[in-house]
Amino acid sequence: MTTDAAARTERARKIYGRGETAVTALDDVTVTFPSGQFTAIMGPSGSGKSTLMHCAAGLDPLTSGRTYLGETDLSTLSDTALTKLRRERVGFVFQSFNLLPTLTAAENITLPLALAGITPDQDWIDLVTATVGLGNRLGHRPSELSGGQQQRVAVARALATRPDVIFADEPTGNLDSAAGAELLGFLRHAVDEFRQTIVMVTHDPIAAEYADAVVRLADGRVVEERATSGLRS
Ligand SMILES: Nc1ncnc2c1ncn2[C@@H]1O[C@H](COP(=O)(O)OP(=O)(O)OP(=O)(O)O)[C@@H](O)[C@H]1O
Repeated sequence: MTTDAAARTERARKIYGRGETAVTALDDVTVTFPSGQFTAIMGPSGSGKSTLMHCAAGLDPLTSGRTYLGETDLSTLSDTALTKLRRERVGFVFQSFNLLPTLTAAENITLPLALAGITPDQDWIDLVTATVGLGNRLGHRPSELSGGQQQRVAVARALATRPDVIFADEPTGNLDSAAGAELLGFLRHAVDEFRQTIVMVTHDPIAAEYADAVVRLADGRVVEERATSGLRS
């Protein structure tokens, strides 16, 4: 396992608003997300988890400090370059699945490649699709799939471009515990078998046990960083 940083922040500060209503969502956060590892970000509501994820993924700029994807300092990039970087080098999984309703599961999986103008590596697409176990559901639209199946499509979609990092925001938040455990098993598998780097925001201590490390935030600061068991199902 390499320990290069797939992504990292340096003294990251994020302030929303100004004056008396200003909120410091990130307060001097320096954290590393090692390559090929599964990191969980935990902490109470309002502690800055989503803000950290959004800033590290290049969705939202910092007020001060730096955030890097590999060697790329995101603060130096234009909006166009950031969009390109997100399409080519970052994968996303959201709590609410965010699949396109008019596309089939298979079309949703290859959409990021189409958007990035990348020719699909069919062997890779077949492998990630087989891994998430959708079988004959691939020709179905999201409304014809269970929540667990939809989120598995979202994971396959995130893996399609072989991104440097997948950021997952409460990916099991809308799933029952069985579907949630299955999904976490897939994320774990992607790290173990494909050396995928994953950063997952979660409230759930059981979900965090699937990760290799936990970064805990409180009031916009890192209050704990610890290794976990990396639970394998
Ligand atoms: N767009 C925004 N404008 C103003 N304040 C914001 C904005 N986004 C977040 N905040 C504030 O920043 C702080 C951190 O929010 P954030 O969403 O990052 O926390 P979180 O730990 O992800 O919370 P939750 O677990 O409830 O999703 C909170 O006080 C929140 O109210």
